[in-house]
Amino acid sequence: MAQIGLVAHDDRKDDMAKWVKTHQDQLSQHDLFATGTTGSRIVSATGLSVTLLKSGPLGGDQQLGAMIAEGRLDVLIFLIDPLSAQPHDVDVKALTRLATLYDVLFACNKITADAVLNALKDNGGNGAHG
Ligand SMILES: O=C(CO)COP(=O)(O)O
Repeated sequence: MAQIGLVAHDDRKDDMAKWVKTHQDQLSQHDLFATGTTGSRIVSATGLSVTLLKSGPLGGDQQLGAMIAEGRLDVLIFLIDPLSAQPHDVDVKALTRLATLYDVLFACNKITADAVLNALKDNGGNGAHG
C-alpha cells in the first residue's frame, strides 16, 4: 500500500475526478490524501475514502510538502494548470521542489499519472517508501 497525494488546479479538477474514477479500483487499495477542494471533488465523484487537507491556497500544498519531507508520501499526482497564474505560486513551487528533492513518484499530467500507477502495480503496490 502506498500513500498517494492528489492535487489539481481548478482547470484540471474535472480531469482529476475522471482520472480517479477510471482508476478507482486500484486507487482504493492505497491511502489517499488530497488538498481540500480537489479531495471533495474526488469524494463526490467516486465515494473513495480520502484524507482531506486544507485547500491548496490556504496551506494544503504545504501540508503535502511536509508529508514528503517526513517520508510519509510515496506518490504525488499534481495536475497542474500551466496556463493560469496561481496566487499561491510559491507554495506550488515548494511542493514540486520537495517532490523532486525527495525522489517521490511524481506526475503532473494524466499520461504520466497513468505511468505512475503502472509502476506501482509493477512494484507490488508499494511506493518508494514501501
Ligand atoms: O491549489 C491547489 C494546488 O496548488 C489545489 O487546492 P484545492 O484542491 O484546494 O483547490
